Amino acid sequence: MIELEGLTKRYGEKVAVDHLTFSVRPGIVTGFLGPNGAGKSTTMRMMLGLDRPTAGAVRIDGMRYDQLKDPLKYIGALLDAKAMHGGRSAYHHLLCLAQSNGIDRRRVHEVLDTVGLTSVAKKKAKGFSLGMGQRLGIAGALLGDPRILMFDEPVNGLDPEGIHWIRNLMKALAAEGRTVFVSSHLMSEMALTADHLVVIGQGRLLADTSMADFIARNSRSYVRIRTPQREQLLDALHGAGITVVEAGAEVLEVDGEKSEQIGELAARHQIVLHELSPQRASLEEAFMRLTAESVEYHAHDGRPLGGPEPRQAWGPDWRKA
Ligand SMILES: Nc1ncnc2c1ncn2[C@@H]1O[C@H](COP(=O)(O)OP(=O)(O)OP(=O)(O)O)[C@@H](O)[C@H]1O
Repeated sequence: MIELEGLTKRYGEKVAVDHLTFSVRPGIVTGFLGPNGAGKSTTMRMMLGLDRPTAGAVRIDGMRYDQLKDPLKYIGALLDAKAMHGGRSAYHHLLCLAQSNGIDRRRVHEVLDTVGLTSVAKKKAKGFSLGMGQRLGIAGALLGDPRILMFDEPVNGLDPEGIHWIRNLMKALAAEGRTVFVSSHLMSEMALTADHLVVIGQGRLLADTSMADFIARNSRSYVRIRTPQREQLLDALHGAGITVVEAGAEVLEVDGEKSEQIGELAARHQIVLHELSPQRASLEEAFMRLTAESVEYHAHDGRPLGGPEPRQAWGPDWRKA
């Protein structure tokens, strides 16, 4: 269990982490989500005692990191896979870590096997691909057989096979009852891995919720419609008491699962439809809506990069709008 209480980090004027309070529970994968610059890495560094908080505290199983005896046996972390001595072989890198942390050298062979690097254990780490480096970093995190694991953007730059492997590994570690905390800036990635979500923006807590809840609240279903007879269709929909949203130059949207009703209505009024498709809003869109206010680096039009189009709602009074 990891507990954060009012955790805050300032760099001069910049508040990188702003009064974060939440807990990371064992037995599940907790996703730590936020746009670039949200403060995820800074938070994780403070959790590991690598940065000193300006205010607040982190407790690892009830203790501060510097109170842990043999910390690698409590908490293992992958922060920056490239931060290792490239001149050493994978085996020696892990052996040094094991020896300086009172860990049996037998574990080195075990973790090399777990991450699938046994056949290249004697090769120098500087010749490793990104994926192999990532696996070696994970081997280091697993070395002390810790109950708590932390991964900062572990799938960044990996090929599909590597991504699949990391997802399964995280789920397996959680299924063993461990606490697994993983950061990402991709909602789609978290949707496949995490059971619980902690979302931050500009250092502040935006959501602390189960993944199932987040999906239930945010995956809006709607119908996308394109027609060359826009005004007739708006009148017909209005007449049937259906609220329409204009989502683009020629695109209309109606909330809910009403495609059959709309198709029949259009047929009755002899309105031509070029598209009538049921849709489900992506979780990525929901995440972007949630963090839109706190995205630090915006695209040229003032919207967050890839952010949702501004939308205009059309109710019964759409003509007066
Ligand atoms: N040593 C530092 N000195 C000054 N500002 C810093 C320092 N470290 C981080 N920051 C700032 O704090 C904020 C949070 O950075 P952090 O790296 O924690 O975000 P992040 O969520 O991990 O982002 P990313 O997804 O891009 O890695 C950023 O605005 C960053 O510029």
